[in-house]
Amino acid sequence: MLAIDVRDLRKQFQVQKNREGLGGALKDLFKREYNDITAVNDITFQIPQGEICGYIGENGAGKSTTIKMLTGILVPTSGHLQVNGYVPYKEREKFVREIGVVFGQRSQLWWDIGVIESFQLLRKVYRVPEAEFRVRLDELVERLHLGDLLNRPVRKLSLGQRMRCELVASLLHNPSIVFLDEPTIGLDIVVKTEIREFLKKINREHGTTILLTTHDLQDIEALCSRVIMLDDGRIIYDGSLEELKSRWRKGRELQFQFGEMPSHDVLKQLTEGLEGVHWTIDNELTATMWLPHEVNVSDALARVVGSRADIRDIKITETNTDDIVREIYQSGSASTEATEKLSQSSVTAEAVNEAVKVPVAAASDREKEPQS
Ligand SMILES: Nc1ncnc2c1ncn2[C@@H]1O[C@H](COP(=O)(O)OP(=O)(O)OP(=O)(O)O)[C@@H](O)[C@H]1O
Repeated sequence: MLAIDVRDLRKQFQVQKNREGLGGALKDLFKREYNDITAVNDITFQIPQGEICGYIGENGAGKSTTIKMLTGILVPTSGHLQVNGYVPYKEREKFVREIGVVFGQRSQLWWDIGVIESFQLLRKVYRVPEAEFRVRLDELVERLHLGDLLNRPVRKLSLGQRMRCELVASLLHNPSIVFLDEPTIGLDIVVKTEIREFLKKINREHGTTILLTTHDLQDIEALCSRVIMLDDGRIIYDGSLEELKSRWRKGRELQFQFGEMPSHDVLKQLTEGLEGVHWTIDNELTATMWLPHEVNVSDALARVVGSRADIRDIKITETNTDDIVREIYQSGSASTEATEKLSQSSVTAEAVNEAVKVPVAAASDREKEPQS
């Protein structure tokens, strides 16, 4: 059975138009006019059990709306949707016991009571037997180092501490699917890394399926075997991040700083036979080799290092994922190649040598099933 099965899923919102001025306001009172906004526009994707999938897109692309439909908070306008075999908005009671949700910008914990009391309340909501709850809680508390925090009220926790508690809250009932909507937003790199490692382990050990929305592409690089990219409510890419990068990047640059500069002709001779490689002289001591992706960096590098040229420093300029993704967002399509964007990473010469609660929290968003 698929963890998530989405076909031609659409969500439209009706937004009231506000006419200008007092006259407009009076007209609005008697005759309201609406605009239709298509937040999710006939998307189709399937996620098998145990996969970690990144769901990315610019602000307003439709990510949260999709997650809200997948978790049963919003009712789709049209299309087919099944999560763990359930239609989320129809079979909420049973369904929510199998999913965990973290909305990075919204808490599912009770603000004024101790963390452990929130967990106990969730245990009752999810109907987890006490003994099972204890075992699971102990494991999660140890992994996320929450021991000292359990008796503190949530409002007294830092963002990083609260986010670790949110993760525990979403996993207390051992859900088979977890939806994470920007779980690392605003966190420092230490907490981000800790959360990424934790999610990897949970996925590996329990086979938990994870759908993750984030603006931090390092979350995607660290965790996701697959990425779905959304633009204006439509899927513009569905595949691996590696494939996306290799499809969009064109080449790399190796910048050499020499103690004594070889001539342009000597440099050209060094890389003779490596197709597509060419040199530019940057200044009296620096030259840059450009090489297409088909050429192996170590082959090209070995030619120069092996020449006994007096190399003082080397910089490898790699295609940067953020640049690639930004460019795709700007063009609105992942199917055409972009102009190569590069950002620099420096390498020294030496180195070269070497929830049920969620619907409660989001009650204001929840929709009623449409009446037929
Ligand atoms: N309840 C709503 N009523 C009307 N329009 C909405 C509603 N919720 C979302 N939208 C609109 O739907 C579109 C998609 O919004 P959504 O929140 O899903 O985007 P997102 O990709 O999650 O963005 P972000 O990265 O900023 O969180 C936006 O144009 C937004 O204004």
